[in-house]
Amino acid sequence: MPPPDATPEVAASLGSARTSANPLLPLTVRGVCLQRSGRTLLDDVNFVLESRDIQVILGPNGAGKSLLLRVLHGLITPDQGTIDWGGRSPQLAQADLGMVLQRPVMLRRSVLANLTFALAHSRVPRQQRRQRALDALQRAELQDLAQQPAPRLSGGEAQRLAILRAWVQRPRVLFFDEPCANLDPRSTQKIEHLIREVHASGTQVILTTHDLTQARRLAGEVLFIANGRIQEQSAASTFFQSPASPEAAAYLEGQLLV
Ligand SMILES: Nc1ncnc2c1ncn2[C@@H]1O[C@H](COP(=O)(O)OP(=O)(O)OP(=O)(O)O)[C@@H](O)[C@H]1O
Repeated sequence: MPPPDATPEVAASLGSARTSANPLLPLTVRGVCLQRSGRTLLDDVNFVLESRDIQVILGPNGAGKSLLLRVLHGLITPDQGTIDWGGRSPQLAQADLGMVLQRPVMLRRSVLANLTFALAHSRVPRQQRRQRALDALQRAELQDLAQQPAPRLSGGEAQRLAILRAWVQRPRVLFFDEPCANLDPRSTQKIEHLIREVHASGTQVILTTHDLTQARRLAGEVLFIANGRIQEQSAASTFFQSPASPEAAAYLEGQLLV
């Protein structure tokens, strides 16, 4: 069974455990367009995120979910439009933004050293790093693998370590790009549990998925994207009961979107 939710003290040693308002919210996206090789990949994207709920960007393969995350993070500059994180550009917000990729890249060091390296990067004093890393590993049930080389971890274990590595740096916002792609149900359950803990610690979670069942389990709010356009933004309960856009209705019925 997954461990119980983090106490505030444990969450504080792992992540942000913030109760104050998130200074990066609202996130305001206006008129974002991205073209590559003559194709429009993001097409006049407009939305405002202000809810502290878990935000899920849902849509079919190739809809533009990963590109949108990269634009929000400031890794890609759009051809048109603006992104405003509570008054800051993505570049100015970047130190408070984290990203967990679909296929994490592990440092060729031990599991523990992957975390202490991340803590050093966040300027955590040397004498605190080992204990904070061990606490984090315990939360993700990875403590028995602390001395193992990280590149030897299974896909699910590596993804849990990647989440810890991002979380210990205390981002205000953590993006998850299809974090459970190609993982089995048990690994998915453990990762979703960690994602809920990240969220409970006060870090804003913005996650992409094409998996309706995962969106139903995690989402507080849904942004539905197809063909590079946000078709709909709704509270999850509204979205799954009565989607407003024909594209979302078709997707929920299992129809292929082209
Ligand atoms: N650098 C690029 N140049 C040209 N096309 C690109 C580039 N990067 C992505 N694309 C295309 O943009 C579209 C959207 O890609 P993106 O990776 O954002 O989709 P996605 O919704 O995340 O899909 P998936 O669920 O499969 O990960 C795809 O058709 C992809 O081939």
